[in-house]
Amino acid sequence: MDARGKSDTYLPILWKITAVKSLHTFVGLGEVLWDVFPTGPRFGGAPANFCCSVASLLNDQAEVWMVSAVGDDDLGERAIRSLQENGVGTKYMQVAPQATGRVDIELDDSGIATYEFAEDSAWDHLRWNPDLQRLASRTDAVCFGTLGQRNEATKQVIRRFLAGVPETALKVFDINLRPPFFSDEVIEHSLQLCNVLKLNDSELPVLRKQYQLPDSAEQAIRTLADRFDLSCVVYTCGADGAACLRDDRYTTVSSEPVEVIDTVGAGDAFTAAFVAGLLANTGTEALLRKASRVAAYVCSQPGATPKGILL
Ligand SMILES: Nc1ncnc2c1ncn2[C@@H]1O[C@H](COP(=O)(O)OP(=O)(O)O)[C@@H](O)[C@H]1O
Ligand SMILES: O=C(O)C(=O)C[C@H](O)[C@H](O)COP(=O)(O)O
Repeated sequence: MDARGKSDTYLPILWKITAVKSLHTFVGLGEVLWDVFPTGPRFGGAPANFCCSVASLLNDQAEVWMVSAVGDDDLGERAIRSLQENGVGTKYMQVAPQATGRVDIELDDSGIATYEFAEDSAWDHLRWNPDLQRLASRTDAVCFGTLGQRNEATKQVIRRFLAGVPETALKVFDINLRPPFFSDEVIEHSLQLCNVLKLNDSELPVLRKQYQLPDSAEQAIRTLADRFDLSCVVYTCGADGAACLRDDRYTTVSSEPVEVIDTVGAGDAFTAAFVAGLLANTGTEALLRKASRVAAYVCSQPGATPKGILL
């Protein structure tokens, strides 16, 4: 620890992406839910975590909107409040007859989670409307995953939204495989729809099997990028670092050493920082390092959307 104390370890969390010139529009599409830890519920859902982290990092330099649904219940009200407190716009949030989503989380000794999702939740029942078309047409970056597509209604809204974004938009597929809620079809279709892919080291083997990819992670990622015309692939390996294929260059970084409380939301925060940096044209190595610091901070705090990231 240096003379200035431990908190300086996380000074990079103060990082703002100053290169963002105009107000970019970021959208999270899919699940809003409560992560129910043994210690109690915390706000979550991968695209919602993405939104909260982007809003925290970019503050008033971005518009951030969550597109999902909550139930007409207490957890729904609290979810909307959580989004708003994190600086995420809720104008496109819907209310569905089903209960607000939740997932029971168990943590192993390393703070790594296993998930048991409630069936048929409000976020499974998104409905299309003309406001979503207008939002899509001015979106700069949108993040979606596989879980949000487990039910037909929300799957169709996600696909329609992606079809409506500008050519230049970043369509970020954070694959977030949550057994049994994914299929070869959802993976294949999503890979065709996205131009940026985020996956981790337990998800790559699933794609390796589906597409007979080479054993080397770099070669597997290059093969995927070629096959699906991806402009960027982000590959995270927990404590063992992260890599990115961008402009035909494969760059790796190590992870920040950190005392882990739980790793829930670390990947979403990583994706958020990375995508914000991509839109700001930040160089790849700086981008990976900053994303790793943000993700390490999330690991050091309970839950997926800790307050400190707001600094
Ligand atoms: N134990 C850890 N120590 C330090 N950083 C970590 C740790 N676990 C995760 N991270 C950070 O979070 C990022 C995403 O974590 P990872 O587990 O690979 O993805 P996901 O959360 O999507 O499953 C990693 O690349 C790393 O920067
Ligand atoms: O929506 C989901 O898929 C969930 O499991 C809810 C969790 O809040 C995050 O997804 C955690 O995501 P990671 O960043 O991968 O740890």
